[in-house]
Amino acid sequence: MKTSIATVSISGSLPDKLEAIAAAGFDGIEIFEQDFIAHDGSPADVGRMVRDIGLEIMLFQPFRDFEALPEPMRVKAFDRAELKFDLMEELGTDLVLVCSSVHPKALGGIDRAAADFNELGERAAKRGLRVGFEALAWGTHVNDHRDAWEIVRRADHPNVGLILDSFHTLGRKIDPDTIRRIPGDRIFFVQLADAPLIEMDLLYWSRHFRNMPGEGDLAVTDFMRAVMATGYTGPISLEIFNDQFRGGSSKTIAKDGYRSLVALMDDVRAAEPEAKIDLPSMPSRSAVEGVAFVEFATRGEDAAATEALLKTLGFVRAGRHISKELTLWTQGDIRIVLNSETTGLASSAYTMHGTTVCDIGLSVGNAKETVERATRLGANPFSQPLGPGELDIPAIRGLSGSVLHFIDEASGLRDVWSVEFEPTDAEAGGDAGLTRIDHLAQTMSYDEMLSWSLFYTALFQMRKSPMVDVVDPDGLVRSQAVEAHDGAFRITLNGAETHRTMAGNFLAESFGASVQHIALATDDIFATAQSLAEREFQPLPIPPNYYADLASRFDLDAELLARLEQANILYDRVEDGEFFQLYSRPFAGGMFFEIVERRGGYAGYGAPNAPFRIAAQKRLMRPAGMPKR
Ligand SMILES: O=C(O)c1ccc(O)c(O)c1
Ligand SMILES: [Mg+2]
Repeated sequence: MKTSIATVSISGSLPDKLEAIAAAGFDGIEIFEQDFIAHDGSPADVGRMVRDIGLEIMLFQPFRDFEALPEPMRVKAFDRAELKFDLMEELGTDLVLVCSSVHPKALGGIDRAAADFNELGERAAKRGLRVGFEALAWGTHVNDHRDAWEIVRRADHPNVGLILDSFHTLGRKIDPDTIRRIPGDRIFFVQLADAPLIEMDLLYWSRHFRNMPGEGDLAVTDFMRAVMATGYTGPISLEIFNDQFRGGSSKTIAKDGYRSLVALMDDVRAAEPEAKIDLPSMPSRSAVEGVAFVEFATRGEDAAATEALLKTLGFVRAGRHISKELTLWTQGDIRIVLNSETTGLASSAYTMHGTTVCDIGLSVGNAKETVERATRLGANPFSQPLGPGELDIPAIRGLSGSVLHFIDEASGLRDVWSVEFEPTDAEAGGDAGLTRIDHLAQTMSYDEMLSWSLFYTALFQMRKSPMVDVVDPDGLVRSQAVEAHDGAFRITLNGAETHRTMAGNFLAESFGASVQHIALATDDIFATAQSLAEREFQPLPIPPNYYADLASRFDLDAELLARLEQANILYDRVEDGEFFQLYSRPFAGGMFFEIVERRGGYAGYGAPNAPFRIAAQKRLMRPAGMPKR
């Protein structure tokens, strides 16, 4: 299986693009004419540069407005084609993509177009070149791969084949299974792109909003299953026109592309076992069974403040590490590790971000296989020197310098708490009813959200929920949840566009830390609130206006409303499901804890409450932390 990516998908100059594409692991490229024209070097130089970096030019594109033109335009179109054939010979590529005409004078007519392609095929054959025809979703007469295939079939020339592009098929809601009728050897090239489902003009959608397979909402896996069922053995290529990617990091985008392509083809192989897919086998996605621990890097006075906060939340110090400056704090199934080491990962995380979550432990079925899959998908394994008596726990680097450790039953890693930690005499007094980690919220710049959601959905059995807009008084924050199917592991990704939002300010103040808040579950929020009050927990104050509005939005009885207000608890309801949220005050540059109770299958995150919660947090942070406009 040869992998490829169109140069248009990546930012930078042509050499920058090639370097990022080669480093990510692709075999070749589709060279976009624009990228070539903008480059200062001859076609032969470009061909050499591509080959020297270890890539192959698999396609030259696009050649526009060719088929079914009236004379004298028709003759001119053939002349144009001959010039591009010269260029292809110099570049060293044998395949050109002809996209269906958008020319207002194009006459249409399947046989007219077929005759043009037959002649183009003859001319190409004389030079050992090939021509592929792609139906653009907005082509004047040809805008459906079924019509493009009929033209290729009637052109009846061995040097003329079909090019499929998932966007054009799926964007027009054409059933991808219609591809199964096409002989695989007549398909010369396959382009893949996903896209978010947004109602808009097809051309605009295609040129600005495409994204990597798995990052959007189109049925790219079904499309590719159909392609592979035909016996197609040619290159599989990403062609992504995306405004963010054009301005993004070339290395990250190329890596994401490779990750998405390999994960997709692995899914296709599992779903279409008869298809021949030449891709080394890899472990399937791990099911994350829960958060095994969250580790904070913190030191000195910061550590004391964090400990004090944990105590007000009902945590107790349950263990001390046998050889390192680590303490374990527990409540219910929640484990929080405070790491005050002055070397290693936690130390550098603290130096960079201040008190921060430096490591997340996830419970999985098989930790080794989880790391193996991640590595195959381009993640970097992580390890640091082990002290005496320490277990070697498999880990990878997440994005933005974070680390994920994987803990499983089979390898005995779940015993790490008794092996590496000595019990301390936990202070008596019972807990506050917090049972488990409901979700972790990671903050990033908006441009990084697709990367992160792809990271989680490609590595783990997780699905993404629709993006929601969260209104901060100083700007918009986009929020998207990525969840294990049974809700055992939930992450919310929050993308900030400006540093003036609560999320953006956290990013700026912490130099890009990622976990901004941790939501802890309780089965009885009122009992927990009471218990926290006894521990002098300081809740985030919620103003009376919020409760007055609540009374008008939901039919709540007066006593419940009063209890909510008295305890500063936020409320949401969807059908029969109810959600209760209680927040801590911000600490350490904008992190915070949330306490939640879900009733009746409520599956969301209280998005309607977010604007009021954020405004309340910002009131507490000004003027010390937050910039005023
Ligand atoms: O937007 C375009 O014009 C365009 C060009 C070439 C392609 O392969 C394509 O899918 C779209
Ligand atoms: Mg295309």
